[in-house]
Amino acid sequence: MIPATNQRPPATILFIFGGSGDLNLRKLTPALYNLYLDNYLSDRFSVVGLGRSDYSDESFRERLLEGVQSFSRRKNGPDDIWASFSKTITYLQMDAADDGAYAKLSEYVSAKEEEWGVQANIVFYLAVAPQLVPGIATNLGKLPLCCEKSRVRIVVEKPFGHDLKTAQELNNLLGGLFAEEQIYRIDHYLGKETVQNILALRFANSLFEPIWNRRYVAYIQITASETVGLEGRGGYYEGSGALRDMIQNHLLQVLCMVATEAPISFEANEVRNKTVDVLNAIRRIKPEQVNEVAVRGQYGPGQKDGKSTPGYREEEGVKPDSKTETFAAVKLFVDNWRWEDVPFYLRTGKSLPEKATVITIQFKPAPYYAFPEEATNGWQSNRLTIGIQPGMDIRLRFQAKRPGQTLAIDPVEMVFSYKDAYEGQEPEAYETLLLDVMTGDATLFMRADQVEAAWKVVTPILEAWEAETPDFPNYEPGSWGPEAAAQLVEKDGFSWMMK
Ligand SMILES: NC(=O)C1=CN([C@@H]2O[C@H](COP(=O)(O)OP(=O)(O)OC[C@H]3O[C@@H](n4cnc5c(N)ncnc54)[C@H](OP(=O)(O)O)[C@@H]3O)[C@@H](O)[C@H]2O)C=CC1
Ligand SMILES: O=C1O[C@H](COP(=O)(O)O)[C@@H](O)[C@H](O)[C@H]1O
Repeated sequence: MIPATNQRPPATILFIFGGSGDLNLRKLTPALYNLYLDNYLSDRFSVVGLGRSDYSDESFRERLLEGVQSFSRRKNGPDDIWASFSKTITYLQMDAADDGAYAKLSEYVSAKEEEWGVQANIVFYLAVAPQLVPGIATNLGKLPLCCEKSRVRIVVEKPFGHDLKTAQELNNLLGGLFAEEQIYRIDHYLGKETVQNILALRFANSLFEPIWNRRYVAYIQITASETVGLEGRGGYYEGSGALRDMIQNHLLQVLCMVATEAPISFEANEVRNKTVDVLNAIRRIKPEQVNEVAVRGQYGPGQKDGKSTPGYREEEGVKPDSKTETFAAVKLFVDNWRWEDVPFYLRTGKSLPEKATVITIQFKPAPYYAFPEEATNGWQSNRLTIGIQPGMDIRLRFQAKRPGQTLAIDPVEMVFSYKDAYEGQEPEAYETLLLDVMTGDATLFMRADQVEAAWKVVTPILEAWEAETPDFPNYEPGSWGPEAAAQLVEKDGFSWMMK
């Protein structure tokens, strides 16, 4: 988390494997640039992008400047700021499969430390496809400097493994090479301001917690919908799908924030202990229940914004008979005293009508209603909606009497909007998380057991889906997914909520 005071990290060398890739272009360099603008980086900071592509330092910086101009929340900082920031960036051409090349990293560290006259913290950021992670980690683990636990960290991007087995194997491998406190398993949803604010809303107020349980809550929904299709990421997504790409990590972590018991401190392991308890309490889905509680979909060809748009199977890097789901919805229960029998509905998908991530906490109806039935607008009146993005807000919906001589009761809303309440822009998730890595705060990162517990939740669904051939494609681009997704909540008497 961003420190309360402008506490800057010590001298740092950040190596980004996948420096020439999309994540660095869109997210990592823009985040570092914003940290630099806000004076959060050390005066002794150096970032080294690695990849097989052929760049000079200069051409690499030019490419990253394009990324900043397209994707940074602040695109137009003064030119001299970019000029001074970009001096921290270098490029090292290297094939990660070349075991002999890793000595160059130690040489770079020694040279920098000599130039600076101080010892630096070293961060290895693995922004590469999951299959490259074991090889890179093994080679890094052999570098003598990686034994220096207090100053060397490794960041591993999601998805962490492909399933429970490969995640366990990766955890074992990393555990043999690094101490747990050196390993940062990143899930960028935990770096989002609005996700972090769930803990503040719940545990810095006395107002909500007394009603945040099965006695008052009817159901909880978490939707992360995207309008985009694949955007050239077919090679990665085809081997992943919506359940692995979004639900196993981002949405389950959001669920943990909503459902967790109060931590007694914000020390990293205390928060992680509490959230892993939630994952472990999620009711195991039996194979024969999968079709009742999980829905998958894949968009076909169609019209979006008045234009023809290809179906998933026509996208680059996708098999013509692909079984990969681009939409997933699940119904889960958290078996504990607080949440027994409260359904948690999670859904996510590509090519949906809106880009939005929203949490809905629907409260039960008032126990007795003295008002005439015709005076009111239904029972779903008390609802708390937490807008994660793009609308960053919290909406409390309650019943009010409409002014006038007839008795009419309608739902109204009290709205807290970040935009109205705070001046300036909020930091992007990767700004927060990169700063946390540099300052050594692992609170917002996954521990080995959390990742494995999250895989256990989705494993029965993955296995059942693997064993069956779905009837794909089954939803129109620009729609809210397959019909079965609506039925998942409607059969319980509810409907999907976005506001
Ligand atoms: N893109 C995004 O918005 C997000 C991505 N992520 C995660 O980040 C990771 C990277 O994704 P993304 O950046 O999109 O992928 P890209 O395909 O754009 O980038 C892959 C990178 O890996 C490098 N690479 C591949 N093979 C080698 C090799 N043998 N040696 C050295 N470098 C190699 C490529 O460099 P080169 O070709 O030059 O060798 C390239 O820089 C994935 O795990 C993804 O899930 C997570 C959240 C969002
Ligand atoms: O990790 C991922 O997240 C993005 C969505 O992130 P958001 O911050 O824009 O909500 C998703 O598009 C991508 O498929 C997935 O890999």
